[in-house]
Amino acid sequence: MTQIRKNIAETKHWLRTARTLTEALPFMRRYAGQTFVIKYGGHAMGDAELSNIFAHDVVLMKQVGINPIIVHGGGPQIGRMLQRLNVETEFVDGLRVTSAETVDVVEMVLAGTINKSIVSAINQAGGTAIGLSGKDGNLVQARKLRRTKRDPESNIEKILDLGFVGEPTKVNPQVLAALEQSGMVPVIAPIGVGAEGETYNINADTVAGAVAAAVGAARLLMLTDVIGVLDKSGDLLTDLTVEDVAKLEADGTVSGGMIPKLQTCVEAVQGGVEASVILDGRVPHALLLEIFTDKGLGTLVRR
Ligand SMILES: Nc1ncnc2c1ncn2[C@@H]1O[C@H](COP(=O)(O)OP(=O)(O)O)[C@@H](O)[C@H]1O
Ligand SMILES: CC(=O)N[C@@H](CCC(=O)OP(=O)(O)O)C(=O)O
Repeated sequence: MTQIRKNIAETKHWLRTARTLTEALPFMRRYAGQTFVIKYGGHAMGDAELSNIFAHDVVLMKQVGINPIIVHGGGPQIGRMLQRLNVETEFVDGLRVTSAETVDVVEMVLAGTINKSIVSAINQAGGTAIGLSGKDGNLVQARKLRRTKRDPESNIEKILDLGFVGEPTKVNPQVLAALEQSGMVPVIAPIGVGAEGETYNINADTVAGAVAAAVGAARLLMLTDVIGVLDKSGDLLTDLTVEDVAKLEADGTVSGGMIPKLQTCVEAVQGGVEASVILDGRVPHALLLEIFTDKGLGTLVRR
């Protein structure tokens, strides 16, 4: 809590000082023409003021010549809708087991309400956003996720059936290139389309990583609800290599949702993305602070 208060205070100060533009200008020049994929989720998405600030920051990025692509989540919102509809939901290894009934609700919430509210916020902030799901223009082609788990008692590898949970097989960057050329900001819901046209529910971090690799993004920025990756004493780790990440996983420093998040970061940099960053979406203007300051904000992962 102390660290986030400190970060918020520093951001407010940074935005008010005369050195803001002097510090930001070299970064604006450096990143002009480059693509930044932003995974948008967590608290940053649920809070009206933070959502508004996020939309303005995206528009500013676009205005200075960066090409932002947004991939959004919405797990908590899906959960609330399923509850209203009295549909039970269960997670295995952080992934929602998705029945045929559930996938309809997932698509409705992600590609409907959430996607359109982000599009609307960016347009209100002065940009031109276009909402897409992975079905539009065959953007995210997918297949049923193949996952196995070793049963600790019998030591037998079991196939997990998570229903309509998908994994990306191919991302079609043409759609995104066309939007970039027209000055538009793509906002992508993490829904994939199967070979038979079936709908897949895909973890939003996974889609963001796949999109970042497919477009050769300069950065994959993952907004979340922690200040970044913490070491065993709870201090922020600002820079990590792929080897460092493997060590942190092996010695148990990272656990839970941070494991797949870091895996996505690693896969993105191994897939050609220059660097992935996990940063605190609760900090107003987290994007600007990360992109346009020497210090950055969260944890940067590089090859
Ligand atoms: N070493 C670590 N540093 C930071 N967070 C960690 C670490 N190990 C585990 N975590 C957990 O990972 C969570 C982030 O993953 P997740 O909740 O899946 O994020 P999101 O919902 O934004 O996708 C943190 O809230 C924290 O509880
Ligand atoms: C398969 C799977 O679990 N899909 C996620 C998709 C949304 C998501 O990833 O949202 P967050 O980024 O907010 O967690 C789900 O159904 O919740």
